[in-house]
Amino acid sequence: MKKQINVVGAIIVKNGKVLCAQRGYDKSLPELWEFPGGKIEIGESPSQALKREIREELLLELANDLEEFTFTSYEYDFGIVNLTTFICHIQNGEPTLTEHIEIKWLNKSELDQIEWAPADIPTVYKLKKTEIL
Ligand SMILES: Nc1nc2c([nH]c(=O)n2[C@H]2C[C@H](O)[C@@H](COP(=O)(O)OP(=O)(O)OP(=O)(O)O)O2)c(=O)[nH]1
Repeated sequence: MKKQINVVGAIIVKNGKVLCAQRGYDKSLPELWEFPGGKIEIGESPSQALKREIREELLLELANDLEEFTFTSYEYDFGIVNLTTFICHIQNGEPTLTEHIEIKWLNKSELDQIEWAPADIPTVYKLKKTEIL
């Protein structure tokens, strides 16, 4: 049985663009692009986990209006990632890199310009069709 990894990802929206983040060189899925976030810890709700991760990774405070957008499961060689994404907005701060290589703000038509983590492909597809962007 493969390890189940429960992950939350933030689709941070501002001015019709989404914040996309490039994973580090020394991480799993190195250099691929993702929705920033990470693993849910024991005792945390998904939204608590997401707010903590975004505070730690990007030094940003998310507003409380998190809205679930997608749930997907993807089997990697290292385990099964169960990824829940949320549409989010920034309450406070400017994105600051602490572990990602780079961030980009992309609009719908630009989302295909970067190489996404495989688990994110269905969410990117749905984003391209959504009215919220
Ligand atoms: N945060 C995030 N993780 C994603 C996305 N898509 C995707 O496959 N993942 C994977 C990458 C990781 O294996 C896992 C998230 O864990 P993490 O971000 O806390 O992991 P990590 O890089 O700190 O540590 P590690 O996996 O290298 O041990 O989910 C995504 O959009 N956002």
